[in-house]
Amino acid sequence: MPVASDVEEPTTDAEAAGEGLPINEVFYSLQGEGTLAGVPSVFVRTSGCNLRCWFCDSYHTSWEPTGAWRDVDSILEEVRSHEQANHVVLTGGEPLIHEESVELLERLDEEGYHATVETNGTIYRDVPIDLASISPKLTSSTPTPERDPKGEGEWEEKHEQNRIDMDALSQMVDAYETQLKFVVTDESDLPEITDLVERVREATVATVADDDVLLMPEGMTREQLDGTRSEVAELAMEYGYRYTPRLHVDLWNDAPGT
Ligand SMILES: C[S@@+](CC[C@H](N)C(=O)[O-])C[C@H]1O[C@@H](n2cnc3c(N)ncnc32)[C@H](O)[C@@H]1O
Ligand SMILES: Nc1nc2[nH]cc(C(=O)O)c2c(=O)[nH]1
Ligand code: SF4
Ligand SMILES: [Mg+2]
Repeated sequence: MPVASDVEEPTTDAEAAGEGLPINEVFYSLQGEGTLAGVPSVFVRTSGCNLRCWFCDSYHTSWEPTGAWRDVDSILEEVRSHEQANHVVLTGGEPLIHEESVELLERLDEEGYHATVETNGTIYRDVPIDLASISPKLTSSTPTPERDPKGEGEWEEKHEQNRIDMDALSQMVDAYETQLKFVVTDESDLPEITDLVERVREATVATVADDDVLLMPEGMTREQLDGTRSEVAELAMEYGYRYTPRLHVDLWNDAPGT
């Protein structure tokens, strides 16, 4: 395994040659979120993100991006080594900031894998994706000075400006089978969700059904979810949207590689 490095600094031959992806981790688990929850899947987590949600549960891909540059062949080899799995989840960080994610997704498609991409919906790329698991970011995700896990709100403005790109979002919804998976902190998020869903419906030809809209409780640990999941479940019933658990957190809490 190559030595972990900051993804901003070229350190390996693969990166110097403009090849490969900064990989934070590859692991085998059950899909914990969304319509495929419970499905055995290999997770490929890229490092680096164009946003900075204060609650990001993958701190070492966003606030402190770390990883090792790996070429697509070596990633595929590790994916194949989990012989039971025919589902792959490409996540991050934001996987679609990386050009080489296209190559990885094309190769996965050629090999017959079902590929889910976990994305914040701000970048559209024309690639083979079986399920676009889009998690558009709400106002409540913005790292204000009081909520910034690292500094004093240096990312607030940039995050706020970039968190929604209606063109990218609607292109993605029109191109792929989609779920819109919102992280809900409390009931004050709901008017913004209904408004955004309506705007997506107006901007697309695809049908976005209420059960393509998923409410996911905010929380990286069981303890934090204890404070959000019941309220979010009630909100899903009230609004007619779908609730998604965070099955991996329920099963393994915040253990690494799950
Ligand atoms: C770490 S993100 C990576 C993919 C992409 N950047 C995104 O945000 O969709 C993976 C998923 O975890 C969700 N997530 C991150 N932190 C969370 C938290 N504290 N509670 C609930 N969901 C969270 C994101 O909204 C997203 O659906
Ligand atoms: N088990 C498990 N399921 C997940 N679904 C989406 C995840 C992600 O971080 O994108 C994730 C994750 O980190 N673990
Ligand atoms: S967009 Fe995703 S990876 Fe980026 S900071 Fe937000 S939750 Fe983390
Ligand atoms: Mg996760």
